[in-house]
Amino acid sequence: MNGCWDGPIPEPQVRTIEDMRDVLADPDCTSDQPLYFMYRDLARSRSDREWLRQHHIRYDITVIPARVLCGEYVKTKGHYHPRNAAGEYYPEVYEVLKGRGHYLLQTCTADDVVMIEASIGEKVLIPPGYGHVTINPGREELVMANLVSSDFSSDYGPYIEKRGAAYYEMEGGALVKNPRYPDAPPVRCCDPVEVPEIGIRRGCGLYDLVGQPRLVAFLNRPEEFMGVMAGALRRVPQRGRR
Ligand SMILES: O=P(O)(O)OC[C@H]1O[C@H](O)[C@H](O)[C@@H](O)[C@@H]1O
Repeated sequence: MNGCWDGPIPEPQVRTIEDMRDVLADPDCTSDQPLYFMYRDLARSRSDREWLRQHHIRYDITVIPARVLCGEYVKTKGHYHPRNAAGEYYPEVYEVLKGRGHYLLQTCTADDVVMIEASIGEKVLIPPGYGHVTINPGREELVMANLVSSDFSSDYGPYIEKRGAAYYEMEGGALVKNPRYPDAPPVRCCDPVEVPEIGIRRGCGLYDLVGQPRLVAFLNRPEEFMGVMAGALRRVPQRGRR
């Protein structure tokens, strides 16, 4: 968290290898170290907390130390979001605060599997209907923030049933297909894209959206922003690419 957050720091929720066993490439892997730390529901001030509460939004930071677990890069457990009252799936947005992350997204039928690499300052939109896993493929700790609706609980069931996402990322970067998804297509690589209409742009941190109801409305009313979010999963030609 050092240098990534200057507000009050609550006790984190911690994921251990026991919490993750069901989704690992090697479910027999052992580790006595915590795998990642989730600092949920952060606010810099009392008034920010009240604003976030009133707008049904959570700002979290997750810290994922670099680790390789029996050949597989350390990652989050993976989950889907449910639909809201209007029938649209809740989206989410991430920002890399330190290190480098691989965001592995997939539809619930896994007929589209997308990998987005993001570095410090870049943001990744998880569009409605995509489940997601974050992988730390580096040698450095990954610290990322997210903004998400506080009105739902994540659904881990499909990832647990299929023992993880459609692909496992192994040390060195090889993507190994999970045999429980025989029909999944090859991974499609996309870039972090800017979506200024919903505050996703360079130079604007996610926390800067606190106090800007228009820019965060998509988190609870995604049905009004489907057109805006439609271009989020694509390859950016030429210069924007690393
Ligand atoms: O819930 P997991 O799959 O373990 O993933 C970890 C992250 O997921 C969500 O996006 C939460 O909003 C974060 O607070 C959490 O750190």
